[in-house]
Amino acid sequence: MKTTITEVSKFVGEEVTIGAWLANKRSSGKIAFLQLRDGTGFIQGVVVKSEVEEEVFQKAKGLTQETSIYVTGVVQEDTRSPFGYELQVNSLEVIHEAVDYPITPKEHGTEFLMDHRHLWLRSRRQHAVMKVRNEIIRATYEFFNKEGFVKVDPPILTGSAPEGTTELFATKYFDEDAYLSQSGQLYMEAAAMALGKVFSFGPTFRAEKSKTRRHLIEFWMIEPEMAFYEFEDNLKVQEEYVSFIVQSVLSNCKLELERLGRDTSKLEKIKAPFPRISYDEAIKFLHEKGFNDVEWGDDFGAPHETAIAESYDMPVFITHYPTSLKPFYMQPDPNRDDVVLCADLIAPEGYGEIIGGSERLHDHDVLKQRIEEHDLSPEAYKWYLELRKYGSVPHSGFGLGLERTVAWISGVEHVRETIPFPRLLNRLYP
Ligand SMILES: NC(=O)C[C@H]([NH3+])C(=O)NS(=O)(=O)OC[C@H]1O[C@@H](n2cnc3c(N)ncnc32)[C@H](O)[C@@H]1O
Ligand SMILES: [Mg+2]
Repeated sequence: MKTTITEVSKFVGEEVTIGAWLANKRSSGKIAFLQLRDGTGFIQGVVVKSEVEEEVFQKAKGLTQETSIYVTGVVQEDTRSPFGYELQVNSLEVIHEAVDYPITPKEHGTEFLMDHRHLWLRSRRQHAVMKVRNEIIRATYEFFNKEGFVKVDPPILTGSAPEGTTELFATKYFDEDAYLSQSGQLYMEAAAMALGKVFSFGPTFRAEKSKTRRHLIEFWMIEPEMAFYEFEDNLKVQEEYVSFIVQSVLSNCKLELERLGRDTSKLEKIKAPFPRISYDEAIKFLHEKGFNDVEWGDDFGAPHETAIAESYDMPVFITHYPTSLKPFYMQPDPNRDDVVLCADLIAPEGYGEIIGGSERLHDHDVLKQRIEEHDLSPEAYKWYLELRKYGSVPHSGFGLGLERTVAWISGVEHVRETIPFPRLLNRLYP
């Protein structure tokens, strides 16, 4: 019976065959322990010299790391392993021998591992992070389908720069200039006027010369947009969504979170509603904490966000930033024109901003004025302005950065471990 590692629980006491790779091995004169992986999971194969043909035992002892094999054996329960099962091996067939696999079981430097990302992905830790990423994506679709949102796919090749013109990846579109999408937001606003509640999930690109544990050049973003939703409605969707994905990972990725050594008690308390602090209150808080390097009108750096988040064991919204700090499309506070109806969601444990969102400007003339103030091309934004000419409505939305969210929930330090092939400053390989 051919099966996979995650399916063995159905075959306890039966003989099965699994296609696998040898992740690691230890052996003595009488027994060999094979750490096997097949992409679905990891299992120990035990080869007892006295119970197999001599040729099988010698073959097992001679296996090299990452050699691919078909291994046949009887599934047994194993309470000592977190997985709960092991394979009493009866025979094995080598498919392809791996010679001098570079990522040996010892410690390796980050640059070495990054240069071998196409192989590093095979390790238990990277496997666990990718499974958490997958669960967040799965739960995202579950949440937004459950809430009546429609999946809409904005273009990657665009003529606009919603997040400003300093971090654009320019490309040629035949004889026109185009940019890789920084954010699908503007198109999602058009989609929301057609479909009400929409969400996108796709890659976005920022030519940002930031070399930090939170910044990627190419990252994936979930961008919901909702017609008739105002500022507070928007925050409610965000806190419900983030709570949902955290609880989904806790329920469906227990083994992976254990492999990552994640303290899940910090995740169990993540439930809506989340605390809110205004930018004004945040500035006052930081001054009281002795941060004299930030004044009203300044943006917050990672240390500021971390200091603010440390007062909470939940994600915290920082709201009503100064208009001067934020992109052209944000709705001003009706009571103050020097701040806008926006919020950044800051994750606990120093993971920083995972969401940026706002209510959008829905007055045509004010938006037109903002586009001019930001020196943006009226032609490139003509279509975006037209959304305010024909039945404009209050509307809001946000962008959740997938990799930063995966880093926070899985507890890994750097976003480079949260995307299969990270694009960083000075890294386009592999
Ligand atoms: N539809 C919207 O309203 C989204 C809005 N146009 C937008 O792009 N906001 S954002 O620039 O704060 O980016 C949103 C999130 O996207 C993530 N982000 C933003 N930039 C990065 C980089 N460079 N690397 C990794 N992750 C990044 C981070 O979690 C941010 O909070
Ligand atoms: Mg932001």
